[in-house]
Amino acid sequence: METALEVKGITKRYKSGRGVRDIRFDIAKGDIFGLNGPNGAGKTTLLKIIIGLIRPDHGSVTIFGNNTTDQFEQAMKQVGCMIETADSYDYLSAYDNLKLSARFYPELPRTRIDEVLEQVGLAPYKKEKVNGFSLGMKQRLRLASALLSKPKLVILDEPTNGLDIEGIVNFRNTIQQLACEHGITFLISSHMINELSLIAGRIGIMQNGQLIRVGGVNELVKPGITLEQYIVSQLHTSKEGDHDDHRQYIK
Ligand SMILES: Nc1ncnc2c1ncn2[C@@H]1O[C@H](COP(=O)(O)OP(=O)(O)OP(=O)(O)O)[C@@H](O)[C@H]1O
Repeated sequence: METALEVKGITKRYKSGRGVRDIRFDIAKGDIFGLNGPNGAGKTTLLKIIIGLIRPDHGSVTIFGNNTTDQFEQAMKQVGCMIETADSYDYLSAYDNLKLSARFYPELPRTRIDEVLEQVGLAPYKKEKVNGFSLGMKQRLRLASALLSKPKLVILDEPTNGLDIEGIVNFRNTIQQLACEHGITFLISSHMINELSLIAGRIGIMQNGQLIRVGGVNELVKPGITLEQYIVSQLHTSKEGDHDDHRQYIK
């Protein structure tokens, strides 16, 4: 099975002493990988390192065989991302917002904008101004923008934050469809573990800058306890001693 993303020994220490430490995991092509952990665990830092917004102190990131240190452009050609709220232009239509994003990819055919609008379910609203959009629709528009360049790996940071139930379900269905029908690999960070477990094949749990568990959803959930209960118990176990001693990787 082809590897979409390989993260090896990534460490980044901010001046505050916080950051991430010795993170390693990989994602197979076509998988949906969920990254979970409490506030401040280091999820956003890790995602920013993967897409080259933050330079790590140590370690390497390889995307479809391209190392982001030596082959940054090649690696990034495969990636689409939604990290931090990049606001859309409210007074423009969904279509015109995407036309602006498409300027970064001069080789894309014009038809690509309609394709991504279709993929995220915004085609019927393409001429409507974004200021009338719900938060869920704005998130879909951001996803459409991330999909423009036909990425093979899509990285989403807290994509369902602030969405209502319907927005969450719609967003989840869209991701699943994109993974199934287009073979897109996803790395999704979210606080909402139950939400992640419905969509992800594998999950990584971060705490205090470390990846304390990685495993398939079915491996992590034990009989009689929910994934939520399992994670809370792991966070407690991991807090009790030196994280290096307690870290386990479930293959
Ligand atoms: N630029 C920075 N300088 C110093 N410390 C930082 C910086 N960015 C993040 N941190 C700290 O690093 C730690 C990890 O932050 P990060 O934003 O990666 O966590 P997170 O898991 O994404 O949290 P959240 O779920 O709240 O978004 C936190 O303690 C945070 O305060």
